[in-house]
Amino acid sequence: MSRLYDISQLMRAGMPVWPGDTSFAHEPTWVLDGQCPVNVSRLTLSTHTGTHADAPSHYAVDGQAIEGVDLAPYLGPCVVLDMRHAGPVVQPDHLLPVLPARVERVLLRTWERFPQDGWRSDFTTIAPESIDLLAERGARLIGVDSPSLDPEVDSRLLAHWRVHQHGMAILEGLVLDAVPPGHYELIALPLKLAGADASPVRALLRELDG
Ligand SMILES: Nc1ccccc1C(=O)C[C@H](N)C(=O)O
Ligand SMILES: [Zn+2]
Ligand SMILES: [Zn+2]
Repeated sequence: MSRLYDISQLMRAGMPVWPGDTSFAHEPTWVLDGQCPVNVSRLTLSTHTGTHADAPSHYAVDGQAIEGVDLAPYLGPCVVLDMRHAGPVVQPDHLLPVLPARVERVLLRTWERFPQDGWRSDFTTIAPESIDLLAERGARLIGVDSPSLDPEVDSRLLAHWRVHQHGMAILEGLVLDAVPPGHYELIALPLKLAGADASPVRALLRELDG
């Protein structure tokens, strides 16, 4: 059987979230004991918790919510590229030497080590021109190991809008530390949440045969 890489964050109390956004909580509602036959619990979380897919409605007033997005981009052939040398912004010049002529899905690794223990504002972002380049090569999805394509302090969301223009999908907060650059099958479906602007995903990469 081909190897599976789990590229999802562990969802747990205290996990890093966007500054000001809802902290993750998981509390018991019923506890299995002599009186009660089951454990049941309640989740409190932001739609952008951990490894997640953005819906267009996250940033576009008339954008589609997550339950309506095409699922095809979240499943299928994918290339993982090492962008650890890119500095603050991934520019086309960083991609050109390693980007295949045709791609369907592109995941970019930027962290040396994914920051599990706390929020980092100094994450690497993606230039809108880099989104154009990926779209020209055929990409239907871009995935990053940072919490956003755009800088934390920039409200223009230029890279998000460029993705939207090209009809691409977005994954954020991937954990790519253990994944060698190369070709894989991506599996990372959003939940069917009515009206939601994003959804957590369980993101996997499957090694290709041969
Ligand atoms: N959770 C948030 C709370 C407030 C403001 C932004 C966010 C984001 O997550 C934005 C980010 N642009 C994201 O790419 O999805
Ligand atoms: Zn998001
Ligand atoms: Zn986003």
